[in-house]
Amino acid sequence: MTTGAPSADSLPPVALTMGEPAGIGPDIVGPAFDALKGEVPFFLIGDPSHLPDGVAFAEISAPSEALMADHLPVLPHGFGSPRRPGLSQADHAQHVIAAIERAVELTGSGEALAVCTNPIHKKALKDGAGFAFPGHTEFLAHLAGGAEVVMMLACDGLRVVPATIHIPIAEVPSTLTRDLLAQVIRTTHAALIHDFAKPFPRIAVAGLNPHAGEGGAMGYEEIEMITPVLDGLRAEGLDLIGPQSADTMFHAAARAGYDAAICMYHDQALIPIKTIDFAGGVNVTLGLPFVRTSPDHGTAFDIAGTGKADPSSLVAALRMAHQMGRIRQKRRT
Ligand SMILES: NC(=O)C1=CN([C@@H]2O[C@H](COP(=O)(O)OP(=O)(O)OC[C@H]3O[C@@H](n4cnc5c(N)ncnc54)[C@H](O)[C@@H]3O)[C@@H](O)[C@H]2O)C=CC1
Ligand SMILES: NCC(=O)COP(=O)(O)O
Repeated sequence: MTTGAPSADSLPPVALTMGEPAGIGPDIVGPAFDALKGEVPFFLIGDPSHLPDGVAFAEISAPSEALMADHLPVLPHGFGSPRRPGLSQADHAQHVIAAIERAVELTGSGEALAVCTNPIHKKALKDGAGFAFPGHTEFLAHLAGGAEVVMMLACDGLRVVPATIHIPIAEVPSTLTRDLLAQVIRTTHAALIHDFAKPFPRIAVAGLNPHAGEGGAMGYEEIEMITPVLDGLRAEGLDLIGPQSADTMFHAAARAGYDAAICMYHDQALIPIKTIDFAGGVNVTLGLPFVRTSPDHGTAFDIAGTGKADPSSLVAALRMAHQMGRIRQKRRT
């Protein structure tokens, strides 16, 4: 353990999970520490032996030690066997899950400010440990006692929210209910006010069908489900636009007209943001009792261990976790 400059404020550090060791998580954590040193204190929960050669790290025994670290602080969690980039190992799955649980515990105890997660490989966790969740989002909701959570992806100038997430496209229409859509919009509205400092949020809502159904000529979900929900929420005072045609709501002028876009399914939301800013996008879970962010990308097995992975999205995710954590702490005091 070496000592360095203390952090700019007295907030606890952010807890960062290693994610899937066979992915690019271990490759990007060292560069992220170098980019954020002195700005965003954080520590990694994972197996130090999985870090690439040349990454300077310091093992810590408590999160508070991360505030003074000169090198990447690691709260060790042994995985029992080496990392094989690009090849997930069944016996690692339980440790990937345990690291996430540990990060959440540390926010509960106040030792960590927020959780930032490196990408997991969903199928590897399902096969290796019977992981019963589609992703972090639903797992974290479970750890938080069944919180009603929402996935948001955010970059400079665009925030998108998929109302349905990791389900087959054929199941989208039946999964989209009035209750679900109203909950997603309400949760997003509250988060824009409290976590993103938008006191009067304006939210755009996409249709499900081409041309938002074109008055029933191309589908009825807009008339039968989406519009009644929006009308009900407008009566409560929410500022909502839509249902809009999804194909015309993401160009620059349209994006300038709202604070967040609610989309009906995963790709409707994620394609625009990953196209506009794949390097800078951040995945943030709304509705949890703690802050959780993540880079927008996945495990990228094809480049794991090659040194080609770009750490920018992780840097942005850590920065956002710290900012949101600070806002929440301020609200509490
Ligand atoms: N938060 C999480 O845990 C997430 C996990 N995933 C999981 O990741 C796995 C792979 O998903 P894919 O759809 O293939 O997406 P992916 O983001 O892992 O990869 C897509 C393409 O982008 C490239 N890429 C990704 N991140 C990069 C970076 N930082 N620098 C340079 N190039 C990068 C990859 O090399 C690949 O060519 C899946 O199991 C998926 O479920 C995907 C998204 C988020
Ligand atoms: N496509 C986004 C993604 O897979 C992130 O999921 P999660 O692990 O944050 O729930």
